[in-house]
Amino acid sequence: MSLMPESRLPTPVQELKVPLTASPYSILVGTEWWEQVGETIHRTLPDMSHAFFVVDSEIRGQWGEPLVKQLRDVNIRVDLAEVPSGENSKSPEQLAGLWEQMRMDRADRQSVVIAVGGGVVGDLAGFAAATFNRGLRLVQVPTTLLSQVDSSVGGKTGINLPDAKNVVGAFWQPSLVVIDTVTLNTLPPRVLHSGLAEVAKYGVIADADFFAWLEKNASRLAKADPEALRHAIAVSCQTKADVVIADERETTGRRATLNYGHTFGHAIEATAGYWKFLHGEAISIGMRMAAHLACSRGLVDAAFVDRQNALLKQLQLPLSWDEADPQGMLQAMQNDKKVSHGKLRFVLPTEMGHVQMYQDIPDAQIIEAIEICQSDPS
Ligand SMILES: NC(=O)c1ccc[n+]([C@@H]2O[C@H](COP(=O)([O-])OP(=O)(O)OC[C@H]3O[C@@H](n4cnc5c(N)ncnc54)[C@H](O)[C@@H]3O)[C@@H](O)[C@H]2O)c1
Ligand SMILES: O=C(O)C(=O)C[C@@H](O)[C@H](O)[C@H](O)COP(=O)(O)O
Ligand SMILES: [Zn+2]
Repeated sequence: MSLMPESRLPTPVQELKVPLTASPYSILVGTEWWEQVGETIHRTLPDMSHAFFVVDSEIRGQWGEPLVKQLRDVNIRVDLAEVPSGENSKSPEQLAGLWEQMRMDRADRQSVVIAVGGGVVGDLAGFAAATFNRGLRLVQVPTTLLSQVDSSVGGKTGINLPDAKNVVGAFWQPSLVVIDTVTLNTLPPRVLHSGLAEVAKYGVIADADFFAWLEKNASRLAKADPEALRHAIAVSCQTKADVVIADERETTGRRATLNYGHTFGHAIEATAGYWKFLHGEAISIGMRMAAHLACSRGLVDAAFVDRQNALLKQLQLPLSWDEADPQGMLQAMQNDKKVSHGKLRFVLPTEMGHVQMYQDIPDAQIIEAIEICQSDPS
C-alpha cells in the first residue's frame, strides 16, 4: 500500500509514516481540517465500498455526523453504530453488538471500519474490525488527547473482562490515523489531563529532552494551549511509531517499554472497577508506584521520583489513591500480559529517558510501592 502523497495533503497537515513491512500506514496530524477528513479517508482507501462508523455517544452530533455526511456526499454507503461513552463499553456485550450490526449492515471485505472517539471506541471498534469476516480495514479518527498520542497508533485492539484489563484482543494495524486537534476543544479538562499522563510516559521511557520540554511547557499543556499540544502529539506519535516499528507484536521487549506504569495502572483500574479513574489517571499513579519501586531497588534516586512527581502534578494528574488495596492489586497483576512463566515483570526507569524490564521482585517491595502511593508526596 502506498503512503499518502504529500502533495495531496491539506497544507498544514503533517504526515508521520509507520512503515511496517506488511501494513504501512500514515498518521496525519493537523488542526481545524475536519471538513476535509472524509475526503482524505476516501482518497486513501479509494476501493472502500462501505463505511461502518463506530462513534462514541458523547460526540456523535458534534464530530461523528459531519464525517458521515462527507462520505455520503461522495456516494459511499454509510452505517453508524453508537457506543455508550465510558470504559464499560470495552466489553464482550458491546463487541457482540457491533458484530451483529455489521452483519445486518452487510459489511464485507471492501467495508472500512472508522472509529471516531477516544481509546475506548478505538480499541473496541479495532477489535471488531480485526475479527469480523476475519479482518476489515480500520481507520482511526481519535478525538481525545490520549487516543491521539497513544491508542490510535500501533494496532493494539481489545476489550476488558470484569477483573482484567485488555485481556481479549488482537494486533490489528489501522490503514490510516487521522488526527485533528480541533476535537480537543470540546474535551473536558479532566479527560485532557488524563492524556497528558501517556505524553509524560514517552519522556520517561525514551526521550529525556522531551521530558525537559514537558517540564518547561507543563502549564501550557494543562491549559490546552493548541501549539504546545500539537508539538506534544507529533513527538508522542513519532516515539510510539518508532517503538512499534522495532517490535510490532511485543516480542523483543522493546514494545513493552510502552507499558511503563501499566502493571500498577491496570491493576488500579481493575480493582477500582473501571469507573473511578480514567486510564491516564491510573497510569499517573502507576508511574509513581513504578518510580518508587525503581528507587527502592537502587535503579534511580529520590530526585528522579520527585522530578517525575512534580511533572505529573503540574499536568494536573493524581499521584495517589487512598483506597489502593495491595493484595487485590497483586492478584490483578497476574492478568498482566508481561507475566512470563507465572512471574510478574515490571518496566522500571534507570535514568530519565531509559527503562528496562525487571522480574523476581519480592512482593514486599511491590506492596511498599503501592502503600507509599496511598497518600500524596509530602
Ligand atoms: N490500544 C492502545 O494502544 C491503547 C493505548 C492507551 C490507552 N488505551 C485504552 O484507551 C482507553 C482510554 O482512552 P481515552 O482516554 O480516550 O478514554 P475514552 O475513550 O473513554 O474517552 C474519554 C471521555 O471523553 C469523551 N470524549 C471523546 N472525545 C471527545 C471530544 N472530542 N470532546 C468531548 N468529549 C470527548 C468520551 O465520551 C469519554 O467520556 C482505555 O480503555 C485504555 O485502555 C489503548
Ligand atoms: O501500545 C502499547 O504497546 C502500549 O502498551 C500502550 C499503552 O499505553 C496502552 O494502555 C496499552 O493498551 C496497554 O497494553 P496492554 O498490552 O498492557 O493491554
Ligand atoms: Zn496506556
